[in-house]
Amino acid sequence: MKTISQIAPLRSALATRRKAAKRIALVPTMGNLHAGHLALIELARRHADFVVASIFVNPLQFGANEDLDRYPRTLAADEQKLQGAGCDLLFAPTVAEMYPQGMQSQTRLCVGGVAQRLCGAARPGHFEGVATVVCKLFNIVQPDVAAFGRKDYQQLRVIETLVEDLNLPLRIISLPTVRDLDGLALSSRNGGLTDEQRKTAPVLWQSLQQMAKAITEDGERDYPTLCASHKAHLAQHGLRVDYLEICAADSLQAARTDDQKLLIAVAAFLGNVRLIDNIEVMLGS
Ligand SMILES: Nc1ncnc2c1ncn2[C@@H]1O[C@H](COP(=O)(O)OP(=O)(O)OP(=O)(O)O)[C@@H](O)[C@H]1O
Ligand SMILES: CC(C)(CO)[C@@H](O)C(=O)[O-]
Ligand code: BAL
Repeated sequence: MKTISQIAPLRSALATRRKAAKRIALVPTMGNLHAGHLALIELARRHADFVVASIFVNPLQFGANEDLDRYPRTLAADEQKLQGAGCDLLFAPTVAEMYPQGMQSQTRLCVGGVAQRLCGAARPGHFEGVATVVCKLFNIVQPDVAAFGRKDYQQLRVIETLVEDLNLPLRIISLPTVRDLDGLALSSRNGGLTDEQRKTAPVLWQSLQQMAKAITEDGERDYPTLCASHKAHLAQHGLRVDYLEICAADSLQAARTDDQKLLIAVAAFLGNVRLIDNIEVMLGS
């Protein structure tokens, strides 16, 4: 597997593949790869002949007091893992290559609706940064298909919306959340947890499962009260909850009691590590 850090040689390498009528898949990441990322590479392989991964810690999607500086950067180990997973090419640009005009004077993409609540409200500017960099990556790589994880469910909806609204000629595919044995969603940020915090963290997934069960099996429809009681439960375990909400899974607006396709989404801090997770709930037949 080759690593390319500049846009011009990447475009030439991909033009050759495209001439040979190869279907190209893109798997965008921020690196520090784990089994969730590698499962995305495998998914991409099933939908394309040539798989490109990208590793870029995008400053535009981080807020001023967030973890941009301490975000783990492990390029050599990531290259080994990608090679082992059958990735064909890695694009790992510098910030200067992606933003030659600097961070202030860039065109930004603003996605409405699905980007407004949850992480959009908790991290102002975050999805503008995600949408902008993902659109740039799509324009640079011009993939036929791009793969994203459902752990970042709202991000997936933002990207699906952007592709539809801007008529981008590619298909978005997605992967269910890959979890550790105790249920914790794999995430690069898990590495920042202390041993004690790591033992506590699965309570997030346990709460989500209990809430889903209350809705599907016990017929609970008082969503605000259900959220409030689980927020209190998480707080008792020392988590600082950013949000815990039940939404309509497509629009990501607050769920009404007659909505059939729901998403329960949570973001919470354990120490200075912010974890997110979600569960999809289908009601009716
Ligand atoms: N556990 C997981 N299961 C499935 N997909 C995942 C998982 N973790 C990350 N992904 C997906 O991998 C892609 C790249 O994500 P990213 O590099 O930010 O990894 P991450 O582990 O989510 O890190 P972070 O701690 O920043 O959330 C995204 O599409 C994301 O949804
Ligand atoms: C999609 C992405 C690579 C854009 O920077 C990032 O938000 C991520 O890793 O989920
Ligand atoms: N995986 C989501 C990217 C972020 O938290 O910035």
